[in-house]
Amino acid sequence: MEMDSTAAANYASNWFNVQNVPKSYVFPEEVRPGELPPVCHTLPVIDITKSVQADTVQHIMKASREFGFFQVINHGVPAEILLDTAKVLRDFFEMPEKESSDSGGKRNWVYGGSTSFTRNGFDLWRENLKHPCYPLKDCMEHWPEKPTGYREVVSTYVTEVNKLGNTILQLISRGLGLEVGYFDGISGVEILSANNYPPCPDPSLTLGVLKHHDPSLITILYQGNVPGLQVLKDGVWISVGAIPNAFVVNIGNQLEIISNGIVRSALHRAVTNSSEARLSIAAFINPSPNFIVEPAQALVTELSPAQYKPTLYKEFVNGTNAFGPHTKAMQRA
Ligand SMILES: O=C(O)CCC(=O)C(=O)O
Ligand SMILES: [Fe+2]
Repeated sequence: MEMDSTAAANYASNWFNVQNVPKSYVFPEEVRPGELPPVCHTLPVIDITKSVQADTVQHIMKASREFGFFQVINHGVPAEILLDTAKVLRDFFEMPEKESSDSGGKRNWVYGGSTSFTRNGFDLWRENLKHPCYPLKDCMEHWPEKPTGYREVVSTYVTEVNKLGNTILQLISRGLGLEVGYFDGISGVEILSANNYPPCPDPSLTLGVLKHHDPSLITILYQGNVPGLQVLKDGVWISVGAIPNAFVVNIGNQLEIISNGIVRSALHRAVTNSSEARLSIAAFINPSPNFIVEPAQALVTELSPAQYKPTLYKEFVNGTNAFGPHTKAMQRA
């Protein structure tokens, strides 16, 4: 794709436009990804149009127990909305003024450049944009004003992903033997977090996102056509394939707790590649701040006692390092 002259000039002066990986991005040997594994073909891909069928519930449950991850296709979110959202986010990351652009001092979004995520002296090969989404009408007025159309495009995306999230949570409720409406009114897309991973001269040395669990109920991730997500399965990092128009869904810590450990929240990370920029859009579907997260009563029996203590979600948020200070503020916690 041809870049216009502003984008080309911006690219040329960027931190990632280098021949060799600068020292601060080179992770120690035990953490760096090394040789990248081939795409894993056993990670389940679930056709969700058949969501009324009992075997869809069974597929989702099996994947959630074994991997903590699955992909969904035929999910009903129009491809056009995915492409428009990815485009407006790519355009955001290409704006020279992305760090300073705001909306009259009332902005509620945070841009993080590659050196904003330094851990133990190491920098991540990514940049990130995050903002709250709930309640949507109030939040979106304080989202980025530029690029043109950002708020309209992204709010449409969030509305669609919310619907999909409800469907998936209903299927999981059914699979767990909870009432179908168990999560109604207590969950929604709270935070949207978009990552841009520029091409990297040596992906074996760098990381886009360090290994972590998501502190959500579930996370719904769109990664377009470029792979880079890895999941730890039985002690081995496996690579999640990039299926055009699919979403990757993963179980977060809070759903693992509610399920009393039946479904699991898996460690995952993002790696880079040398040929093309990768954009990923994570929608964190979280419980509301005053929801007490604990194993569902129906899942606690004499044979399977509660494995987790009850915690007010906002206290969990305040007590964990999983959220940076900005994200904590966004959580309404
Ligand atoms: O970019 C990715 O594939 C992963 C991002 C992620 O794990 C997150 O934002 O929590
Ligand atoms: Fe994650």
